[in-house]
Amino acid sequence: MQDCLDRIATRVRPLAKRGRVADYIPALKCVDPQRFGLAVATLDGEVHQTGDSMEPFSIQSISKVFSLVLACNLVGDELWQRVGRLPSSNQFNSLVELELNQGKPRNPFVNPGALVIADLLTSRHTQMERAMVSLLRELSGNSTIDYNMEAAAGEFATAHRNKAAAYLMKSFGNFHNGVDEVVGAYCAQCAITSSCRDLAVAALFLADAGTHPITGRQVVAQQQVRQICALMMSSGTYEVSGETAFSIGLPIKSGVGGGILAVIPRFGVMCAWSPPLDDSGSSVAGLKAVELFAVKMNKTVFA
Ligand SMILES: NC(=O)CC[C@H](N)C(=O)O
Repeated sequence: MQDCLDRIATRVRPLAKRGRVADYIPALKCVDPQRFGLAVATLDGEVHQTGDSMEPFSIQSISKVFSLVLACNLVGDELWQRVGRLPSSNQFNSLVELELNQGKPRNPFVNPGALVIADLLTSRHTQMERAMVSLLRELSGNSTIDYNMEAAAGEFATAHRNKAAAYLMKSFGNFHNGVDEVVGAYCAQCAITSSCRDLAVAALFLADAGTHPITGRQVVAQQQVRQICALMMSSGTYEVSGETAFSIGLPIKSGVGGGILAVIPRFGVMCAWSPPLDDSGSSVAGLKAVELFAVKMNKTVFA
């Protein structure tokens, strides 16, 4: 496996040139585009890794998987009255469908969907971003994970579209708390920094029917793993999720920090990091790394 990861790293690193580092969030513009990390955590607790796999990066929308987990635990199926489960052909920060769908976001992974979830969590936690940090610390075993306050503040200052989405949803009655409070917490959850190694280990419960194989904790019910992974497959890479399913065939979540999280059911979790992104906001080299691994190791949910 180590050999396989090293070879994949050598092959995909040059692809980073084809992408562009996100520049709409001030903290992300300064990240070195050459950074590259890969980690595969398997259900027996082993982690295979290469490159900058231990270096913390901004997890951005990968956090939406963990906020969805918290929301599923808190309210269960009630969640689906406020957030849809349909893929979207628009960009992750689009407002178009929100107006057409009376303020109900298409799915939990587009920004409006994640904002409704942040709103729901804000109703139940004094600081939902702390609840997210605690969950990641516990599941990864790394108690130093935290969010970067400067990155959160920088995003908040320019989060005009996210605030607009929140106000629009408020006008339809689908947003209960203060817009600034929730968008602030959302920017903080996106600004959590974590490494490929930590994210791969933290997400292992998704590959093991909801129970985290290292901590032994039942994080979510098996039925919820099925739902979360289905949503990752249909919407985890936004408007190109169909393409991602076609070429990779695994539940995947990307973030504009350049991270890619891929669940390999009954085997483990892979996390890749390379900051330059394609037009839809996913890491170019990261996605290719997951694809090469899935093909080489014959891992897909369809076989
Ligand atoms: N796709 C992403 O990673 C987007 C997250 C980012 N914080 C935003 O709200 O725009």
